[in-house]
Amino acid sequence: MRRLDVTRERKNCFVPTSEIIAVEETDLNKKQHNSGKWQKMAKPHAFTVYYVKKARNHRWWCSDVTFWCVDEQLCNQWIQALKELLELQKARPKQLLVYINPYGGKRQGKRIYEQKVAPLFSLASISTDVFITERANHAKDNLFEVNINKYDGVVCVGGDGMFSEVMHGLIGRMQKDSGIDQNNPKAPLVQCNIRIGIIPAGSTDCICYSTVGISDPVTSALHIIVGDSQPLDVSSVHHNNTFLKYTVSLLGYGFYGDILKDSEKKRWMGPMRYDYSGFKTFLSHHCYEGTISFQPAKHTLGSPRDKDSCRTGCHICRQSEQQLAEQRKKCGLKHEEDEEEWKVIKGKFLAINVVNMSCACPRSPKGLSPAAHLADGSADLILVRKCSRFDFLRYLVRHTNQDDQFDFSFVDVYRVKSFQFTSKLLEDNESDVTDIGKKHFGQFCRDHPACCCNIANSTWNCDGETLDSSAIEVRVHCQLMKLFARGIEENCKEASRNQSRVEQLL
Ligand SMILES: CCCCCCCCCCCCC/C=C/[C@@H](O)[C@H](COP(=O)(O)O)NC(=O)CCCCCCCCCCCCCCC
Ligand SMILES: Nc1ncnc2c1ncn2[C@@H]1O[C@H](COP(=O)(O)OP(=O)(O)O)[C@@H](O)[C@H]1O
Ligand SMILES: [Ca+2]
Repeated sequence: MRRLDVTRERKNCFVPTSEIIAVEETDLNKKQHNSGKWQKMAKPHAFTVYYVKKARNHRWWCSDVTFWCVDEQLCNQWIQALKELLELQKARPKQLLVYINPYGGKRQGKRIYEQKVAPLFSLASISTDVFITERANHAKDNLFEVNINKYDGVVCVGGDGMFSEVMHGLIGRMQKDSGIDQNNPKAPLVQCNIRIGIIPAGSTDCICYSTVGISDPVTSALHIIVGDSQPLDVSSVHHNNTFLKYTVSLLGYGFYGDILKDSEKKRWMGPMRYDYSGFKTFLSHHCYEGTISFQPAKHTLGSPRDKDSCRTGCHICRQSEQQLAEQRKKCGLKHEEDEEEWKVIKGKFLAINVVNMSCACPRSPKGLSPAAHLADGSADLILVRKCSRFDFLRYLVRHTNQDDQFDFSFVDVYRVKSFQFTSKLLEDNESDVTDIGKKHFGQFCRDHPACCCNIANSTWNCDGETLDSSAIEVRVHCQLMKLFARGIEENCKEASRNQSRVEQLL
């Protein structure tokens, strides 16, 4: 950490209170005061302000500046005044419940938490109850038992799968406590006000990356400490009036479902398993036939082809928040009966992706749908129809560069508020065909009659967990939960440049 000797270098440091992490009396035995006039001073006093320093690419780190003073009383007054200012930051958590998955990603969760995160929480006077999981669903089950009201937030250390577990625990607990039946796909779910913080230690970490702009444990810990809040849409997935799962990032059938299914057998490979299974799945080039029905999201202003992405303070998400508040005033918790039209598409698909957020991650910095919004009450439905391997590769490569991945004749994208899918196999067996799917027939697959469609079903990849049901019903719940994040900040480079300029000028 850098020490800024303010007076000696005739520099001041400008730090907004909201970005101060802690203020502490400086231990002069540890700090050297061998500079300038402080050296001559018999008994100097000092206090240190720890604050958020914004670096490039949305990275935050903890910096500090020490203020030296001749007068002990004056020094204490400063410490007192600054601590009082920090007390006014009411959104900051004081007590957190932490779940660590020791086996996520490269199996570094415990080390990451102990070495990088715990010291920051302790510096910020945050008390924690830490729980290291011993099996899958341990955290979820535990969340149904703990005295949740004791905590200002829940932190999960792991990947998207671990986040999903904690989210299921919290949302499930909330519905149970309010007597809401999760099996009813039309049930209006109760919002979850306890924020979740994600310390990335998984394989993809897409939820963290898409909501913070980087997968970095220190940056995420600092967003938790300053008490950031980012609402998040959550989609519920049902089959035949049975609740299956919630999803916030990717719900994918075909390509991403097959990758996940194959990669589960290769967990020992760590995050590399996705590249291995990705390559294998790419070569197998399976497509799947089925019927998709969806209700377009007419309430939101944006479109998936927008050039602008969702950023901190996004006006489109704010507008959805206002609509949600008005709707609540009008109907209470009751859902507005929605008779809006359903669109139906039948075809053969290499991938069917429903994404609630951009799904940006280190592998694909702009994600599967770069203009998707975190909290607008809609999801983007991406349909990749049967095409050649070469075309599919061209499509995949565009996830890694600046070119438009929707600008292909075999790719369609829609912004939706609900969605249903039934595989051809299931339709043929005449079980569980969605009535809507039966009634309307919109577009048909444009591919050639000679077909190499896989006769078996694919699996759904639901935030990194497999779902075996090939007939599902999905509904977006606007801003059902909140994260300790603020979305991706605009002009991040500019912000950090300005901050250091201020430091130099004053
Ligand atoms: C030619 C290179 C193409 C690269 C294409 C990269 C697209 C990446 C999009 C990633 C979207 C991720 C959505 C998030 C999913 C996660 O929720 C979920 C769970 O995460 P967790 O393990 O942390 O718990 N992760 C996943 O399902 C993993 C998705 C796998 C993405 C890797 C895809 C690699 C594809 C490689 C194709 C290679 C073709 C090469 C041909 C010569
Ligand atoms: N102690 C544990 N042992 C085995 N599995 C666990 C444990 N704790 C959590 N899990 C499960 O591991 C899965 C993957 O975890 P995650 O942290 O997302 O890692 P990754 O990103 O590598 O997939 C999650 O579905 C979670 O339920
Ligand atoms: Ca959304």
